[in-house]
Amino acid sequence: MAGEGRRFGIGYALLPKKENSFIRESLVKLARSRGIDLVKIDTGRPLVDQGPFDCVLHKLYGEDWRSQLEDFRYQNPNAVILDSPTAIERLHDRISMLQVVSELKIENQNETFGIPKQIVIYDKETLFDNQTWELLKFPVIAKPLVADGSAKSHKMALVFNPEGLNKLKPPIVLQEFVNHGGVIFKVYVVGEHVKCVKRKSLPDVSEEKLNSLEGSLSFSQVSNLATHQKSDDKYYKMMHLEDTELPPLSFMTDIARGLRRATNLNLFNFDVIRDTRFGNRYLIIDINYFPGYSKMPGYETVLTDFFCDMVCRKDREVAVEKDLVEEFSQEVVIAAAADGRQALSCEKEVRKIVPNSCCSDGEEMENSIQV
Ligand SMILES: O=P(O)(O)O[C@@H]1[C@@H](OP(=O)(O)O)[C@H](OP(=O)(O)O)[C@H](O)[C@H](OP(=O)(O)O)[C@H]1OP(=O)(O)O
Ligand SMILES: Nc1ncnc2c1ncn2[C@@H]1O[C@H](COP(=O)(O)OP(=O)(O)O)[C@@H](O)[C@H]1O
Ligand SMILES: [Mg+2]
Ligand SMILES: [Mg+2]
Repeated sequence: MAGEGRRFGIGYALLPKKENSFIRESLVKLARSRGIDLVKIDTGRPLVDQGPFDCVLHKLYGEDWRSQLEDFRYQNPNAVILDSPTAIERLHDRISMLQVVSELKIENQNETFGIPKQIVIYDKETLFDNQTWELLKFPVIAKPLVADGSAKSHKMALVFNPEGLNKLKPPIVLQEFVNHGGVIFKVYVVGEHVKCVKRKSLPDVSEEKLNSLEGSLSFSQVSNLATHQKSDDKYYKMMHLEDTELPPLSFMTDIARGLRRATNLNLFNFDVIRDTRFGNRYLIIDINYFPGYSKMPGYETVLTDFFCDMVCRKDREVAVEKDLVEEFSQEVVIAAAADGRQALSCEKEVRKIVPNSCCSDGEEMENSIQV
C-alpha cells in the first residue's frame, strides 16, 4: 500500500503512442492495488483545473505545456512533477546531452567510460573544412543536433568517406563511429532502479570495407527494429546476441546513479557500446527521456514501486514539515505571548522560516494563544 488508507492520484500526459505502450491494464491494476490511481490528463483543458494530483507524469514538450506545469506547480507546491521540463530539455540537444557524462566521477579499476569523439557542425563550410577532419576520421555517424523525439531527430547517416558528406544537412553532430560488435546495451533507469538489456546495433565496419563502400548509409532507430526484421537478416543471425556478455551491472549502476544526480532526472535510459579496440572501455552515445519502459521485463512492478516511493516520500516530507510548523508556531506563539506581540504576526514569522508550509490559519493561531 502506498500509504495507510490514503489513495494517491498520478496524472499522466503522454502522446498517444506512448500512452498505448506504457499505460497498460497490467500497470494500472497493479498501481491501483497499491493505492495509486493513474488518471489521464486532458491536454485540451487547463492542468490546474484537473486532479487533484499528487504527481504528474509527462512526456510532452512546448511552451504551452511548460507554462501549464509551472502554473500547476505554483498552485500545488507539494505535488511531484516527473520530471522537471528544464532537466528534460538538456537531453534535447545531442551536445548538452552527453556533456553531463564528463561531469561524472566514478572510481573503477577494471573498466573505463566516456563518449566518442564528436563535433557540432552548424554549416556546410565547416563540414568540408580540413580542420574538422584533423579531429575526426572516417567512418563517422552524422546525427541531427536536435533530439526532440521527432522522426527527423532520429534520422542518421553512417558516412564512410568525403563523398558521403554532400547529403548531410547541418546542424548536425559528427561522431566517430566506434566498432562495438553490433550489440548495444540499453540501461533503463527508474529512480534508484537500474536494468541493462542488449539490443542489436550497426555492424562493425572494417578498414578494407571502408574503401569499397559508397559515400554514406542512412538509417533510423536501428535498435528498435521489429524482431522479424532482425531475425531475417543474415548478419544478425550469425551474430548471436545471446553470446554477448553484458557490462558489469555495478559499473552501469554507478554510471546510472551519477547521471541521475547530474541531470536531476528519474526516468531515462542511456545507450552504451563497448569499444572492441579495448574490450573494457564503454562509450555512452545517447540518453533518452522516459524511454520505452514496457520493453523492460517486469516494468509494472518497477514503475509501481517507484511511484509509491515518490508519492509516499513527498507525503512524509509534507507531514514532517507540518509537524515542524506546528511545533515551531507553538514555540513562537508562546514566546510572542510572553513578549506581548500579536498572534497573527507570529504566523508570518512561521511562513518566513518554513516556506511552502501548510501553516495553521489565523483562527487556529488565536486558539493556540488562548491555550
Ligand atoms: O516507443 P519506444 O518503446 O520504442 O521507446 C523509444 C525509445 O526506445 P528504447 O526504449 O530506448 O528502445 C527510444 O530510444 P532510442 O532513441 O531508440 O535509443 C527513444 O527514447 C524514444 O523516444 P524519443 O523518440 O527519443 O522521444 C522512445 O519512443 P517514445 O515511446 O517515447 O515515443
Ligand atoms: N558513435 C557510434 N558508434 C557506433 N554506433 C553508433 C554510434 N552512435 C550511434 N550508433 C548506432 O546508431 C544508433 C542510433 O544512434 P543514437 O545516438 O542512439 O540515436 P537515437 O536517439 O535515434 O537512438 C545506436 O543505437 C547505435 O546502433
Ligand atoms: Mg538511441
Ligand atoms: Mg535517443
